[in-house]
Amino acid sequence: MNIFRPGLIQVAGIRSVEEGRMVLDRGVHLLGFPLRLPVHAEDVSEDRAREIIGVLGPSRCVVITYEDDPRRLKDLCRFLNVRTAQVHSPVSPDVLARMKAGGLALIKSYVVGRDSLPPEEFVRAYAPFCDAFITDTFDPASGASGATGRVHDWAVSAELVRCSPLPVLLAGGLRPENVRAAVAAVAPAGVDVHTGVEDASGVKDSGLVAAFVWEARAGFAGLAP
Ligand SMILES: O=C(O)c1ccccc1N[C@@H]1O[C@H](COP(=O)(O)O)[C@@H](O)[C@H]1O
Repeated sequence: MNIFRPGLIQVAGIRSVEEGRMVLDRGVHLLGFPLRLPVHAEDVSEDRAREIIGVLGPSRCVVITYEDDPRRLKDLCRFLNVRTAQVHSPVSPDVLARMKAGGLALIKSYVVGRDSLPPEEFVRAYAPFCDAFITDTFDPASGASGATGRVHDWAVSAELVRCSPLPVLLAGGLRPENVRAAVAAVAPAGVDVHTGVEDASGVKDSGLVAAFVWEARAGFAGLAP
């Protein structure tokens, strides 16, 4: 099954089985589990993530990580029983190739404001060694390149979409209020959100998730076939 289907919606930062079920029931396709993060505290431990994934089923779960060692990434995915990893670290194409050789499906991030290669060169260098790209936002104040709650210049993401032979997901500061416009501006294959569907205590809000899915779908429906 190709999990990178057009109109893909991913929600990151799942903290419990109940939260994961609620998010899937609202029409989300993939659940992201951010682990091994130098900047953020993790939402759950690796043991807890493994338990949640074990109940929800690994086929809809993605590990999101700054892990930059191919062997350790493979071991982490084996421990969690997932086969898709979102690689958020600024690894070289050679390292990504070694990660890919481990048999994983890989989503490589292009972090606007952090990654210095222009989109076209980035795509040329990395596309042979991954299955999809995701664009996200760098926050220079915290050093975070994910879960920042901040948008970036969507023109950069749109450029990456134009030159990529692979599906591109858009992330960074998406919310129910802006995801339709973001999809129209960038024409990505999918969208990904973390903080934009949470309440003030960091728990996923079912109303916000439902509104996000509704608005994202409206955005995808408006794209040219
Ligand atoms: O989700 C995280 O915690 C995370 C941590 C470190 C790197 C990437 C991470 N996830 C990605 O960040 C986006 C966007 O977050 P937000 O919507 O701006 O809050 C999220 O969807 C993940 O793909």
